[in-house]
Amino acid sequence: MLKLQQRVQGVITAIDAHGRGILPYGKERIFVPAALPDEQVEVTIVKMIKEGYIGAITRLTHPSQDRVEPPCPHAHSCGGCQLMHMAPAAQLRWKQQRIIAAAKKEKLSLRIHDVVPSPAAACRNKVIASFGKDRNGMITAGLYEESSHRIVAIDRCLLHPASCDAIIQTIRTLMKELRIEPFDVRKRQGFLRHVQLRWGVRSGEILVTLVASESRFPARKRFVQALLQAHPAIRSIVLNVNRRDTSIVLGSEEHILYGSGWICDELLGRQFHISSSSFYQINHDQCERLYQKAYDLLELKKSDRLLDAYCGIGTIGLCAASQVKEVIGVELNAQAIADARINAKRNKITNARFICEDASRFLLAAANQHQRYDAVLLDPPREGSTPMFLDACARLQPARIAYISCNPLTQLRDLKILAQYGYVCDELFLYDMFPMSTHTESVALLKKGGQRTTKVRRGSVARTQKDRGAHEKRYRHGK
Ligand SMILES: C[S@@+](CC[C@H](N)C(=O)[O-])C[C@H]1O[C@@H](n2cnc3c(N)ncnc32)[C@H](O)[C@@H]1O
Repeated sequence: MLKLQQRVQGVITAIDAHGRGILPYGKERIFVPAALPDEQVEVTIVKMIKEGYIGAITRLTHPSQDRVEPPCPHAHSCGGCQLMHMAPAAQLRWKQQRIIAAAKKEKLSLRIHDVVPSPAAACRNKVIASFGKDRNGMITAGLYEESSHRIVAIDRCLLHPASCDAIIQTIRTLMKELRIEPFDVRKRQGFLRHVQLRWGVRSGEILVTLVASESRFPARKRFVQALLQAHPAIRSIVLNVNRRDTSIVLGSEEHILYGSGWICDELLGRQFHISSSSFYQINHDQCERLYQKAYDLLELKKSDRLLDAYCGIGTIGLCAASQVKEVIGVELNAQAIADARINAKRNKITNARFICEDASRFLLAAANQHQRYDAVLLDPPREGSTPMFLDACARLQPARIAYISCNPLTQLRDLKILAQYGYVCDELFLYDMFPMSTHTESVALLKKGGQRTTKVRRGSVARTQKDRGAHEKRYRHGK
């Protein structure tokens, strides 16, 4: 057993899912932030965790050829860019290798293509900053350190344009002038928890969402006036109230302080109306490439009825609407569905319908009613889809399914289930949507063609509400 402050030497063998180097020590494992495979290091044990230990590099005897000087001074403290010390080409190779290894583990025989690099490094169109106070009582703005409530003060983040940082710094100054207290998570006191900024890459419009612990905002008028004066590109300011004791950023109550409560942006030649709580892909230019790849794979036809499952504000379906007969979008977030309906009108698209419902329930009902879909495009959240969705999707028998994912590991799990229903997938295409982080976006095409590889009983999923809940829960926890 290792002790705190003990020094250990060795060679890093791999990188884990959080981007930390793994240093084996007997039967134990030491996780070393900012260490790369094959590097010879000396580390000091700084923390004990469930899976082993955290070690901090005290000496780097043999640096990797892939090591680079991170362009950001906060790279090792803020936790947002786990791979910034790795050369961009090596990041892409690592992402691909990780997914190849996961596919092997799932015993899936797939061609996993090289990762398509992001067109730009400063690519994010959404920023979330948190506020706190330093030891001297000065207000700080930045990101939470990984797995902690400590704020790493950041005045410039290289992942988004400098104009976003300038807005955050103005807010910090205004807080001091107008005596607006940052929210203290431990004491559960104070007003401002976070600020979310969204900017339209094509439109240049900015939406500021102030996430506060209560709706009473005495300095509101002066704050709004001063912020708008300093940053005329701000199109709207929203007050979001989050009273919960949670790490989830946004609450469900919103008040518009200025403007319309949304911004507009252009994607693949269509105009999109985006509210503060609706999902919108974070890397605009890479998103266009990803969507285009999904459409190319699906080979859409004028006679197709297309299901856009987990549709958000309708971007995927609406950009494909002119190529098909009809688009049906389904999504759980009511605000996103409201945006999707507005987006259809805004783009004069009359062959698209949007339904606010859980995608799995919607599909189960569609399968029970023997509805017809020629193509399904699903883009679920990180946890992936559900057995109920996949079972119902197979019963609907679409000729083609395109599966977009921000977590290829859960996607591979779902591809394996779909293979059991006879849906064959030969290739996985990877896109670097989040450079410098450990995350990858992917898209796969599945076609009806194979034999069912296991016996799947129709209706074996979702017998009763209770069974269904238990089944979905087990599945989500990988059991
Ligand atoms: C990765 S986003 C994709 C959104 C959209 N396809 C896009 O590209 O902008 C996943 C979406 O799934 C929605 N979602 C999460 N759980 C859901 C569920 N059970 N049923 C339907 N939609 C859900 C989220 O609100 C989010 O909009």
